[in-house]
Amino acid sequence: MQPLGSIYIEDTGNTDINRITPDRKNVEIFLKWRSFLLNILIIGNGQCGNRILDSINRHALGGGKSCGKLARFYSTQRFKSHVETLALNTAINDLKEMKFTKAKDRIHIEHLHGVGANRNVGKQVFEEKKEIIMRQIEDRGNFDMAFVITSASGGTGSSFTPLLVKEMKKRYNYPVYCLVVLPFREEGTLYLQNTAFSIQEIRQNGADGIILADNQYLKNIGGSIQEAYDGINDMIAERILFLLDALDSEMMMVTDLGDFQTVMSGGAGLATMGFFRADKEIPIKTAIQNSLSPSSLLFSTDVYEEASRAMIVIKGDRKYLSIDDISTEIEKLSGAVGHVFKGIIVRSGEYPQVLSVLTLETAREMENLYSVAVQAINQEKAKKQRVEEGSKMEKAFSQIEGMEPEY
Ligand SMILES: Nc1nc2c(ncn2[C@@H]2O[C@H](COP(=O)(O)OP(=O)(O)OP(=O)(O)O)[C@@H](O)[C@H]2O)c(=O)[nH]1
Repeated sequence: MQPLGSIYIEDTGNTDINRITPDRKNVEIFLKWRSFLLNILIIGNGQCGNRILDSINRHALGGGKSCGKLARFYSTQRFKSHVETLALNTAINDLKEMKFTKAKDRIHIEHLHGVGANRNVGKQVFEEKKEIIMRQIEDRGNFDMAFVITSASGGTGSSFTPLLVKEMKKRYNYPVYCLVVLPFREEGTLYLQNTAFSIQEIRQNGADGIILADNQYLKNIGGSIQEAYDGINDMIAERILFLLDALDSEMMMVTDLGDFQTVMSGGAGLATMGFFRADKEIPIKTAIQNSLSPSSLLFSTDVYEEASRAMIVIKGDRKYLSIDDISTEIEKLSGAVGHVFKGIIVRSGEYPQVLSVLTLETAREMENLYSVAVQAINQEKAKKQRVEEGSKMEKAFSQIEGMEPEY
């Protein structure tokens, strides 16, 4: 039960602020209730960010893959918290592609059809359109925290995100977390160099933490590239929604926004998430271990070696949640990691689900990526120099200057 003055609301896990019609009679209750809930802003930048945001909205509309395209018109979102979503893109077609995000939340920042992976152009567009963008955020009210989702490697999202973070941190005092998607390593030198610079800038510009999801690591999902993208996007959406649900739930053992902030402020400012949903009764110890295993994490890391702080949230029917077993497993993790926050949400009739949020002290895979990115930057530099010196071609062209064809 959630206290609301003298009123109590059953915490069934389906409580949905958006389903309450704030007519005159209910408006006071509505506002009071809302003041108890977290206010969360989720922004998706660029194509990758837009698609992940759309997946979050699809899940929030109750949808598996079969969730109808018209759901956004007649359904209300099942966010427990008060969540606002915002998609920003320079490419209008990417915004049109979104099926589950309302039109008012899809904002076209006009510039041709994208910035073609050029971060300098992206930064210039952001600076020119900064006030339009910030007004969109301003209009949505005040928040307890924000997530900004982007790929690290494209042009629009990777250049908008660091500047947006800087602006948000300057104007608001809530934490801003970025969820950053790393590219497939074979996507080319421009994407690699964009990744290296954008992550560095997001850190420098004051993000309160960067949650990493790595396409390269997750590509084993298989199928076509579109199926792989959809699978990765769903994995990310599932984890974000579970986290939001957990932060706004009545718990038997509590983890709250403060704990999340403490976890995210640990380590090197980088984090990742794991998730495991049991589809049958399995020991809770196994469910926790599975949430930390390579197949559940969004980024390649050995959590026992590289993690710095952790938060483990467990949800399920009381009969599956042996406190002794949970404590033994958490102690094993905290022995290696240091501090582990744990939260337990009791939901009758549900098999165990476990979310892990881990900040990283070191990240071998990021070190590897930066080495490859340095090679890519040098390769691009050498190519540019060759073109500049490549006055050979210029010389060849200049030989016919002032001449006319003779027939
Ligand atoms: N996981 C995932 N990655 C994606 C998706 N779409 C694109 N990417 C990755 O995102 C990177 C390209 O970034 P985009 O988000 O497409 O680029 P953008 O920010 O729109 O920038 P421009 O198109 O250059 O203006 C590549 O590494 C892609 O593999 C997606 O739906 N899911």
